[in-house]
Amino acid sequence: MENFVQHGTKCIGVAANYRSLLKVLNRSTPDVPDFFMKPPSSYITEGQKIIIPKGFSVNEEIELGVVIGKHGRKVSECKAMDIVGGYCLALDMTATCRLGLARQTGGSWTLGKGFDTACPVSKFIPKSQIPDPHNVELWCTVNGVEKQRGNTDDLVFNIPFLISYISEYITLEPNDVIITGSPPGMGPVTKGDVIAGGITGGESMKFDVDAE
Ligand SMILES: O=C([O-])CC(=O)C(=O)O
Ligand SMILES: [Mg+2]
Repeated sequence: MENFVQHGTKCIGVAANYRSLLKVLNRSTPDVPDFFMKPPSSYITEGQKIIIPKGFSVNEEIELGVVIGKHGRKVSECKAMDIVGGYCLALDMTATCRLGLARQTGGSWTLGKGFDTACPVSKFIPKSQIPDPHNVELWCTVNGVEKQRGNTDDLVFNIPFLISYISEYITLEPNDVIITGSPPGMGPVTKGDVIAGGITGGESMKFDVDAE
């Protein structure tokens, strides 16, 4: 799991999973979570640049990633934390131009969420460093200016629920990552920007933005 990116496994994202974000979007709380997938080819690690595809508009979203440690199929909520191997920070880079279109037409989120470099991640965070994953404060700055701050105590669907729900339908495998959703404040980034994100008092990461 320390090398989860190199293993090239799937990344499953949860859409609109912060109560504070739903409030900003003026949306009611959903009954079930909504997911999308990012391909393994979208991962980058520190030292690599986020590259905005030609003509795309892209937002940053800071999220807590859950790195799966054990095979899981139809995992109950009470056993869900047993298959968690650790955590990471992730930027769910989102091509708003494509996502807006997908929402209008009912089309797929694949390009909006899955273009190359759309999933910058931190190094692996051992499970022991986050004893309570539902009380983790996340922050994100762009060029040193704070854009996002949120706490995972604000998640609509918590980690055991997400693992149980996803694994009912999709087998979870070691090194898979579930990115748990973004707090509000995300906005467009452009070439030359520097995005930093972290956990208050813990791990942090930094990525330069470039464009095609
Ligand atoms: O980009 C979106 O619309 C949904 C999403 O990933 C999030 O809320 O984290
Ligand atoms: Mg997201």
